[in-house]
Formats: sequence, C-alpha cells, structure tokens
Amino acid sequence: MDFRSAEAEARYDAVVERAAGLVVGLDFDGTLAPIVEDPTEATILPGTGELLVELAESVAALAVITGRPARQVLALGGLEEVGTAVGEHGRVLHVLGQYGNERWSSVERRIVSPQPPRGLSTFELRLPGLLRRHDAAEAYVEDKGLAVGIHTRRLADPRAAFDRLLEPVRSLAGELGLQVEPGRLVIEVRAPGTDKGAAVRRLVDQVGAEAFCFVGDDLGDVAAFEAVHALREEGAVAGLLVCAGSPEEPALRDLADVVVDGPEGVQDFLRRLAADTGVRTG
Ligand SMILES: O=P(O)(O)OC[C@H]1O[C@H](O[C@H]2O[C@H](CO)[C@@H](O)[C@H](O)[C@H]2O)[C@H](O)[C@@H](O)[C@@H]1O
Repeated sequence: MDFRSAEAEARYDAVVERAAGLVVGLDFDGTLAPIVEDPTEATILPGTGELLVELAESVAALAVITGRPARQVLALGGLEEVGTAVGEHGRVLHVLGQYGNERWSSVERRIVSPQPPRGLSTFELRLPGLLRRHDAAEAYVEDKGLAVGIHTRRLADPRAAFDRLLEPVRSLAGELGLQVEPGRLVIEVRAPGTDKGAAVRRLVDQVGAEAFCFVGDDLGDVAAFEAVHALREEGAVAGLLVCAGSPEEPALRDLADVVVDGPEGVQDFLRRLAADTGVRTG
C-alpha cells in the first residue's frame, strides 16, 4: 500500500479514528472486480465479499457506487448475500447503480429506479449507423436500461476505436440531451443530472457520516473523488481517497491519497482497514 505523502497517511489515521461514523464507498469494475473482456463475465474477486462483511463490523456503512445497473451488480458481486451478512452486524450495505440513478439497500431490498431518459431510444436507433460510419460496427453495445455502453475492448485496435468514436458519440448525445461518460474502453451515454459525487454527498447526509473513504479506478470515479475532497476541505468529514491503480487509466493516481494495485491491492487495503478499525472499535 503506497501512501502518496505523510499527509495522506495522517488522513488514513483520521478515518480510522472516526471508524464508527465511517462510510466506505467502492466502485465495482476495476476496483472490486478485475477487468475482463466480456462485461457480462465480470465477478467480484473471490474473498472480497467476506472482507466487506468483516469491515462492516467496525464502520457505519458500506456502499457500492457503480456505473452498472444495480440489479446486475447485485448479481455479479453476490451483494444480496453480503448485504444479509452486513445486516447481521446491524450495518447497512447501499448499492447505488447507474451513477446514483438507482438505489438499493440491504434494509429495503428493492431497487428504486427512474424512467429511462428522453432521447435514449432515439440514440439507440441512430447508434448502429454511427458505429458503421466510424469503422466500429462490431463494438459491443451494452443496453443498461437507463444508459447505453459502447465497448471497444474487443475490437482490433480498442484505443483507436475509442478515440474515433468519442466525439461523434458526444455530438449525437448532446443533440439528444444525454450525458457522455467515458471509461475504460467504454463510452457510456446516460441521463444527465447525477454522478458519483452527488451519490457520495447524499450518502453522507443520509448516514450522518463523519468520515468517508472512496475507492475507485476510472474516470467515472473522479466526481466521487472531488466530492470527498471538497467535503474534507469544508471540514464536513475526514476523507480518504484510494486509487485501484492500472496501467490502463492513470487519471485518479494524482488525486489519490493511496494507490494500490488493482482489485488485489484493494483487498489488501480492505484487510488492513478492517484490522485497524476493528482494533479501534472492538
Ligand atoms: O463504475 P464501475 O463499477 O467501474 O462500472 C463502470 C463500467 O464498467 C463496466 O465496464 C468495464 O468493465 C468491463 C468488465 O471488466 C470491461 O470489459 C470494460 O472494458 C470496462 O469499461 C460495465 O460494463 C459498464 O456498464 C460500467 O458502467
């Protein structure tokens, strides 16, 4: 585990000190689940669910905050079972899907979701033509209900295809009042109006959090990093930012207090946090 400065180490100590009021927010793909070629085959790294349950004993709440649909991440992460075990410790697991557009908790156990955004069905109708015109007809299109993900990972030159598509997708999405969310070899088109930063702020209010630790790996997590950073500057919470590092996406490294090596490194971090907060509250 690599603290980026002495100040970062002090921030770790501050969130551990406030463990009873700490919310730990985690991204899914690239953070809890290793990146794989086929998005339908991603699964939480074995052992991480158990670590989350252990950590729940000594913190206020856990939250998985993801671009995925809530229903999908509950299945891929085995999070219904994790939520049940977290509940046995008297704690809550929150799952915020589609960048905070969908909400599930281990207490209510139902997904609250808005209607698909206006313009999304038109976008989907026009997308195949756009992909053909930009030599990316074989891109994998993920229909997420409230959003569409255009994946280039399985194309011959994934980065070049991503770069070719980004501006035309941005332009069509803008025409239809939709928001573009670039990620790791994926361009997502979704409803505007919320992001992972808003989801973090809502959780802080809802839980009455005194500390917030967020762990993420990708561009969609920048808003959450910025929210924790701002809340920390305002003195509202103690905050810690952890980057699940990868050679593919360096954007979060410079914003983070701690850089770990992908989902395996996240496991090591959670193990240490569970041990340190356990000592504190046990
Ligand atoms: O916010 P996240 O939990 O990180 O979700 C972001 C998007 O992740 C998924 O795509 C990424 O993971 C795939 C599986 O490893 C990989 O094939 C793809 O290249 C990555 O971009 C997911 O498919 C999207 O729906 C999520 O929004």
